[in-house]
Amino acid sequence: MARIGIIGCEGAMGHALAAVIGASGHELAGGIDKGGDAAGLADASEVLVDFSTPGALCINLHAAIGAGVPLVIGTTGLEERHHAAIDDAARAVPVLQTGNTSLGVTLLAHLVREAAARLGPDWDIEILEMHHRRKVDAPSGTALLLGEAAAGARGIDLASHSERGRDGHTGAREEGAIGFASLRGGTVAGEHSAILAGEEERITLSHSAENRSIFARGAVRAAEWMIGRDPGRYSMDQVLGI
Ligand SMILES: NC(=O)C1=CN([C@@H]2O[C@H](COP(=O)(O)OP(=O)(O)OC[C@H]3O[C@@H](n4cnc5c(N)ncnc54)[C@H](OP(=O)(O)O)[C@@H]3O)[C@@H](O)[C@H]2O)C=CC1
Ligand SMILES: O=C(O)C1=N[C@H](C(=O)O)C[C@H](O)C1
Repeated sequence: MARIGIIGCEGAMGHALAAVIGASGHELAGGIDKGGDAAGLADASEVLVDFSTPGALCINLHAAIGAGVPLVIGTTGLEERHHAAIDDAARAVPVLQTGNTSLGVTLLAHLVREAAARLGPDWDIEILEMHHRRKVDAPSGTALLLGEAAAGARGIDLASHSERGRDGHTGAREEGAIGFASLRGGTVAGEHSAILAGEEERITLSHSAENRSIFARGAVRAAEWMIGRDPGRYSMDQVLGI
């Protein structure tokens, strides 16, 4: 049984997480939202899980380090500076950051990597995502995770090969680019497709989240797995053993 603290506890993911913690026999150590005492929550927890906002990241990392507890970060919309802060913190405590905690997307990233590696750069890669109307970041963390998988397989840097937010007279597509498109509306929990488009044929690798419990279950699995680990930066691949 793990004592799990939730950062972003009154949010959609916070509620989904609390339900899974309750159903899985773990203990809810407590939860905070904006203005909450992250250090106090960390002291009361064996592991912290963060589904909140990028602006809270540094406080959360400090709290985890202060209490010497692992931190699972599901928050998306992170920038380079956030990743640098995570790398620093991972020297002191175990940290896992992922744009998607589900088993399905973790496996999908492997399939995208495999397809991108086997098909040459004349196969264009586009990543399409759709989420609920409340989502504030784009492209989604998952879309970026899939983009990183494709870029890694092709030995290219994602940031300098991304085509995002096309509008107007964009010119033709750059060879080797990875394109992103984001749709927002309704209550969609998460739809992602990686489309590999070649000459007269096309492969689409897709994942559909039917509800948030898949993310919550993955996050709880990660939280359990992180307790007792050495400091370092960990991935969902390691948690799930895939
Ligand atoms: N990695 C994954 O698998 C998944 C990641 N996500 C990501 O998780 C994040 C949260 O998503 P969701 O639950 O839908 O969003 P919500 O907006 O529903 O919830 C966010 C919560 O975070 C709280 N919050 C805001 N600022 C702070 C702060 N400074 N410190 C602590 N808590 C704070 C909010 O509280 P208040 O209302 O008081 O501001 C709110 O309760 C997003 O980045 C989303 O993309 C979502 C699903 C899966
Ligand atoms: O905000 C969400 O809801 C989700 N966010 C994550 C993302 O940005 O990819 C994961 C999931 O798709 C739901």
